[in-house]
Formats: sequence, structure tokens, C-alpha cells
Amino acid sequence: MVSSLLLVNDGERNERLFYKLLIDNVEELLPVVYTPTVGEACQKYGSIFRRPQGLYISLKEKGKVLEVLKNWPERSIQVIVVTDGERILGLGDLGTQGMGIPVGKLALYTALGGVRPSSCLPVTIDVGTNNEKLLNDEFYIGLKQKRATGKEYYDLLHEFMSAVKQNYGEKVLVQFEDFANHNAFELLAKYGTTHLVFNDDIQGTASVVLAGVVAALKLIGGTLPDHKFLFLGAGEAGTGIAELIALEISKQTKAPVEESRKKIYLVDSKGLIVSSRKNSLQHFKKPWAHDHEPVGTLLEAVKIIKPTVLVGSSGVGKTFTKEVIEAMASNNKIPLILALSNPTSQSECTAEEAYTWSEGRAIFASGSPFDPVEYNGKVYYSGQSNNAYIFPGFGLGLVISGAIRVHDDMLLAASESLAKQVTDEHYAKGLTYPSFTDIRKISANIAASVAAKAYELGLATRLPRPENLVKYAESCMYSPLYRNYR
Ligand SMILES: O=C([O-])CC(=O)C(=O)O
Ligand SMILES: [Mg+2]
Repeated sequence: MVSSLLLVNDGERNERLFYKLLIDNVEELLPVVYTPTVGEACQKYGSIFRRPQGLYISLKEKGKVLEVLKNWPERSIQVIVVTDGERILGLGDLGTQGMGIPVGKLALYTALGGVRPSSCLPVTIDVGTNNEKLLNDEFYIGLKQKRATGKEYYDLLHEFMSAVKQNYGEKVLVQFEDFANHNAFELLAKYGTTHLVFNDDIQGTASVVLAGVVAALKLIGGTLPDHKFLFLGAGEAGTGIAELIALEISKQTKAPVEESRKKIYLVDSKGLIVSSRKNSLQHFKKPWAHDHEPVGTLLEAVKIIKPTVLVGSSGVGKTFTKEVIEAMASNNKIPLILALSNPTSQSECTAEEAYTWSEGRAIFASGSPFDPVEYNGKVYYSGQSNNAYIFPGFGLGLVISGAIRVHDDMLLAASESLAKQVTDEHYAKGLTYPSFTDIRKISANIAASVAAKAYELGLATRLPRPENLVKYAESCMYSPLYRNYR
């Protein structure tokens, strides 16, 4: 495992070789440079730290953020992934050790989406950490203070966002990653109208899950509006996915989104989100407060609501118990079960548990990868419902069209493109996602769909519009080729 952690850290020794190896062995190496290993790398980041792989911007740089940005050796940046480390995967507050996430995500931007490595900038904003263990750790690489909040926090983020636009122009993509709920929604709403911003945990996850659910309809039957959804977890992923599903249902039924939301129920740590709790709910949960009796636990909610699709998005592991899966299996011939929380330790259940407890009837996908499982003499394959299918192609589509804003219709376009790339060969294995082996082609198709939507919406600035957007996307993709000098 140590060698894996070093590989996460090692893209800069021989960049071309690193990407060549990663692209040629993507299925095998993705879990090494990305989820779940990247989570472990972040937990140990202080002790394996050798050199900064991205830009740290701390409270100490207040008033000088533009200068700090100018220190980065590369000038033409197209994609920035930024975190403040407050909610790294399902592992909680890892402070500046969260840098592994922007670094890992951008490695995927290059390997899976073909964005040039020199055009990628990983950023970690350091406003302190509330992780006591890190505050007492002599190897901790960040500010040893409690997190700044309120005006102090938002002023630093605003200075950063302004400096980004000033230094790189309005076509640079800023991907927010692994912020805590209480800042993620606000930052997305605040900068969504002035910058090209995308929140991977809210929007990327939503797009990948919708794709998996739409593809699963081939196996479980019915149309999207025929289904009933229950979520455990009502944070960024949960409410983001729920809203994109509601938007898609409304597109299909022409009903207002408020109506479509009624097919989707969310449970948080206090039970089912219902209207009697409305006054004490955080704003992003309010649209999901249905008129329903209070329900205390997930198990009760499964029994009473009888969902056809169960989604885990709370970041807490082992919450899909035997009783929960059995209840799903007793209500549904083919229950769709998505255990999205990362890394593997936080998964709501394992693939083996999902298949065993449903007596081999569940369609299962998870945020972190699981090996195939043998049950009763049959091999079961599970898909990886991870935003890694979406963000590299999505970002590429924005970059090649010169998009200046992200729009929900682009997320729907990306989702539709991904779902369409699931073939009979995948369905035969019970999979609702294509293989990562084909990810460069998948990303080019997603990029083309997103770019097409950007042109349609008048948000693209690269003119004239290339006629064949798939070919154009492919022609823009970086490949780690060795030149032949003979
Ligand atoms: O990084 C991943 O594997 C998916 C993700 O965005 C998260 O869990 O926060
Ligand atoms: Mg994330």
C-alpha cells in the first residue's frame, strides 16, 4: 500500500510515463491514484509529503492571493480543482492534507479527460482545521488553528475567486471539491452567476447517479417517473442527486419540479425529512420536507415508503444493514441499491452484502470499487457510481467550447450521454455503467454533448462551432506519446 501512496504522489517524476501507465491500465490503477487509496493518502499526507503538488493559499496570504497565484510556474490554466479540506470524501476534516483530492481529481482530468497536465492547477485553501489530531500532529502541514468561519472565511474565498478571474480570465473552470455542506451550496450559488464553477460533489455525483438509474431502467423496468427514491444522507450528494432526478422527471412528465420532488424522500441523522421539521432544516433540505408523519429510522422509512431505489449518500459506512437490504428485497423484485459514500470504509454496505442479503436480486453500484462477488455459484459484477465518469468529460466539454457558465441542462446532457454508452454486454453482467477501460472515448462523447448544450444555450465563446464535436473533443485531448526522433 505504501507503494500505492507514493504512486499517488509521483506524477511529477516522469509525467509522461505516469499518464501512459495510468491510461493503458486505467481499470487496475484508478483505485490506486484515486478512490479509495487517495483517501488513505490524505490521511497520511503529512508524513508522506515530499514537495507541494499544488498551490496552498492560507489566511496568511490575505491581500496577496493574486501574487500567490502568479507564483505558479504555468501560465495558461484551464481547470482548477479547489478544496478547503473540511469534508474529504467521507473521512471528515483533514485540513490541508486534503490536497490529495485536487491532485487526484486533476490526474483524472488528464488521464480520463485529456486535459493537458500543465493546464491543471490543484489548490487547497487553508483556513485552519477542526481536526484535533492534526492540530496536535508535529507533521501537520497546515495552519495550526481552528477553522476561520463567517466573514473571514468568505473574504478569503472571494479574494481567491476574484484573483482567479483576473489572472486566468473567465473561461477557467473552477471545480469545488469536498467542501462541507454549510459552505458548498453557498459558494456554488454565489459564484455560479459570475464564474465558470462546478461542484463535483453536488453536480458531478448527481449526473453520474442519474445516468446509472436511467440505464438501470432497462433491467428493473418502468420509466423514471414510475420509480420511488429513498436517500440516506441529505447533504451535497443526496440533495444534488435528488434535484437532478426531479428535473429529469419534470422534463419527461412536464409537471412542475415541486410535483416531481414528491417521488423522492430523504432521511438524515434525525430521520425522514418532513414538513413538521421545516423550521429547523438547513435551507438545502427544505425542498424535500414532504407532508408525512415523522419516521425515525432508515429501516422504518424503507418499510413505510417502499422505495424502488435506495441511495446512500451520508458519508457514513455500514448503514445499509441486513434488515434494510432485506426490506428492499421484500418490496422489490429487483431492488436498485446505490452505496455511494467513499472511501470503501464508508460504503453503506459491501457488494457481497447487497447480493447476499437480497438473495442475488439487487442491482448494486457503489462510489468506491468492489471486486466481483460469487454467490450461489454465480458471479455478480457491480458498477462504480463515481463522479469520475462525469467530471473529466464534463470539464473537457466546457473547456473546448469556451463555456462561460455551467447550466443544469449540461449536467442532464452529460448524464444522458453516459447512460447511452452502457451496452448489452454491460447489461448482461447486471452493470449500469460502462467500463473504465473505455473512459477516454466516453469522456470525448460526454464532452461533445456538454459542448453542444453550451452552444445551444448561447454560453459557448469558441466560434465558429466545430461541426463534429466528438472529433473535435478527441483532437483536443492530451496523449502521453513518446516522440520518435528517427
Ligand atoms: O472522490 C470520490 O471518489 C467521489 C467524491 O467526489 C467524494 O466522495 O467526495
Ligand atoms: Mg468529492
